[in-house]
Amino acid sequence: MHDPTRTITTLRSDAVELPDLRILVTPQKSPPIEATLGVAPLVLGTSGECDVIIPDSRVSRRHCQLRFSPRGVVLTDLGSKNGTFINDVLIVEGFLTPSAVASLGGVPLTMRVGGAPVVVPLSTSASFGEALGSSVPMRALFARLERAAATSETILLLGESGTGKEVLARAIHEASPRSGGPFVVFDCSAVAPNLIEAELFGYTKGAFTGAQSARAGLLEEASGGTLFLDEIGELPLDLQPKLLRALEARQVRRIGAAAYTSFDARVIAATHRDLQGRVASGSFREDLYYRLAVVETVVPPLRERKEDIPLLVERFLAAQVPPRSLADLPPNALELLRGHHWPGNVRELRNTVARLMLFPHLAEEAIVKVAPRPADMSVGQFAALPLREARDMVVEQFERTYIAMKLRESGGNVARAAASMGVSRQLVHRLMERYGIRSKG
Ligand SMILES: Nc1ncnc2c1ncn2[C@@H]1O[C@H](COP(=O)(O)OP(=O)(O)OP(=O)(O)O)[C@@H](O)[C@H]1O
Repeated sequence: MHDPTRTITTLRSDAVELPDLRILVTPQKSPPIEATLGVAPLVLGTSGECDVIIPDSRVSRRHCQLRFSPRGVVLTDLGSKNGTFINDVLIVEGFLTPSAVASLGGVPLTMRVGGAPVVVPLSTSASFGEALGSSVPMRALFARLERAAATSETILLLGESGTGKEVLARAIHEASPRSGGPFVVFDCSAVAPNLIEAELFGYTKGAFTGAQSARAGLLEEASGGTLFLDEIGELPLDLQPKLLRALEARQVRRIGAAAYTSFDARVIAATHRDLQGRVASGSFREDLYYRLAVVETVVPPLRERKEDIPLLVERFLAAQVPPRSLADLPPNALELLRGHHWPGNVRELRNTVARLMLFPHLAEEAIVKVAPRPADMSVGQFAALPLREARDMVVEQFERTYIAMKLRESGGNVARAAASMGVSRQLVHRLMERYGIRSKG
């Protein structure tokens, strides 16, 4: 018999048992909101990015977070304006029980334990391919992807930029029966919209000006292997039915061709966008969404799995030249790293670790404040970094300056700047977001 008041989780090496926990939030002027707490934490607030969106002016944008812990359900205030309370006591963090009433700045939140506990399988490993993660949400994700890898099903990876979607897509490919075939990456936001069709579907000789010889598209090129379609949310609306048709019939028609050609690629798609929101607003086709989301997984942001930080930092330190270890970090560095919000997720962590090694005396600046820029560094100074990190730093610096310059040239008009760079507007927006550049237009 399960105890309906029990909110603790039972962790085994290959599974976690979670109580079936329902949350009820009652805003003043809109209907009550119900949500289920699963293996990933729930962020509650008014912002559209929250897991539970509460339309009530007393609630902050990101008000609080609820998560399971082995000892019970933890409610954490996220720096809200009007405070988070458990039984009228203002809290920063506390355990919430089914008999307690929480309040989000005056909006009541209660919790109820439903039916039988839910068993979520966990990977017994803290890695999946190159992807590392010892936290429960990551091990649950690895278990799901390990199972999905064995099939040829389409997989949709959702998650913020830098959470590791591409690393995971590669890991799925490596763990699949297709690992001997090619792994082809296509970023739908990196190519001007009018060129995407030719890239994906190919063309015949003379199909358009400049098509001097026939070329297979990426769907054909990835045959026997995997095609990773990054930023699928940016796929132009007019190409969406074509991709759907190709995925369903397993055939493509090259631009200019009369006949269809068969292909055998597994597709993994990813986006940092709210794809269901795009379906609701009509900018993404529902039928394509369901075709892609046969297996849908959300890669949690790093701030929701800070227990992974030491493992990741250790890996990034070991990749330095010469290899470093946690002992080489400045004394308070791990603590500072754990305290950071990580809007750029694991990518930001990797780059921060590289900066820490270059500027160890500036730990605080490297992590919390604006990081030192390698603008005036000579190539020799980069010798302390592995190629990938050194290259990323230079590219980052270049992209920042280049985009700012292009936006200045276009008077802040993103569409015009994108056209002059030969990339999509979405890519420019994404890079502006990544580097915190604002358009004045
Ligand atoms: N779980 C992980 N383990 C180890 N390294 C990781 C992990 N997740 C991300 N990384 C590192 O962060 C970098 C960025 O990850 P990746 O490109 O896969 O993110 P993404 O979610 O595809 O980002 P974007 O949406 O911006 O394309 C990787 O090159 C890798 O070094």
